[in-house]
Amino acid sequence: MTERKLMTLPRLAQMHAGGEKIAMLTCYDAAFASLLDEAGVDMLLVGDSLANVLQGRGSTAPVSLDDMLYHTTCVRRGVKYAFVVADLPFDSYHVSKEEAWKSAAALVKAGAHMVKLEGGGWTAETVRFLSERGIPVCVHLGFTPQTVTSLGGFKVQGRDEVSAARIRRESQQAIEAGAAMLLYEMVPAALAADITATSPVPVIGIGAGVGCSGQVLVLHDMLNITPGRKPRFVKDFMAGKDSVLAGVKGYVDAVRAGSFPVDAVHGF
Ligand SMILES: Nc1nc(=O)c2c([nH]1)NC[C@@H]1CN(c3ccc(C(=O)N[C@@H](CCC(=O)O)C(=O)O)cc3)CN21
Ligand SMILES: CC(C)C(=O)C(=O)O
Ligand SMILES: [Mg+2]
Repeated sequence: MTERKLMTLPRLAQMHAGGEKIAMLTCYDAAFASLLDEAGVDMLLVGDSLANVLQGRGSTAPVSLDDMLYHTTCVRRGVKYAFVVADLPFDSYHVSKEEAWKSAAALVKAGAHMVKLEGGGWTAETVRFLSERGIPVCVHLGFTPQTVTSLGGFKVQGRDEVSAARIRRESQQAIEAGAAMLLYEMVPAALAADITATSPVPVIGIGAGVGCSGQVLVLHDMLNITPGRKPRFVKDFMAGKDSVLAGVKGYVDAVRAGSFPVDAVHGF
């Protein structure tokens, strides 16, 4: 048994290049951070989905930078090995690249190893500004929950040729600007697999098929404690398990084995 080391960007890039799947889950506090770390989750996302699962809201837009800082601090205290990514919330990176730097640097000071922002095209300049100054950035493309209203609802992105070409173009722009990671939400599996195959950086998917470099789910969804109807890409990993640790380990094993997601069941 080799000693487990702190997860790093080069290691994540190596996993992507070697076809070793990356397991990621959202996390918002120290107790779960420690449990997910023990279960072998490679990356924890302090997601602005805390709006939905912690705050009982219907949208991620009202989440504040202070909310994100508080939860990032809590998560980082519970982590020994995992790579911590924090979402830049709505209205914390839009007005200028300088504003984005201030928000991102605050998240780094709170313990984030990387920040994630939503959208392509206009964000490239911001991605370059942060990356060149030493903050690793993940670019979230496809369905972007912060701008659900502009997208006309909770919809798959990249279905038609024009929309697919846009995702390809915006991925390329993000990579050229220095993005260290991409995340696709609700993108057709074939499109995500095709881009991932030639991407120089890892591509994490949620509702984007098994062909991505890795997977992420909202923790409360995979533990089946989110009330109401769940998105198609969710699977209940507590089914048949008698502990949270066993459920999370089941997720890690399934992602690593490529047995989750099943495109015909969880994909678009
Ligand atoms: N609990 C939770 N889970 C999430 O995955 C999640 C959040 N919250 N909050 C932020 C965003 C919002 N997300 C969502 C929310 C709803 C759908 C949804 O209703 N999807 C439907 C329709 C898709 C379609 O066919 O166009 C689905 O069946 O998946 C998808 C993603 C993903 N993120
Ligand atoms: C759904 C994932 C990718 C996310 O951004 C979040 O949890 O906030
Ligand atoms: Mg988010």
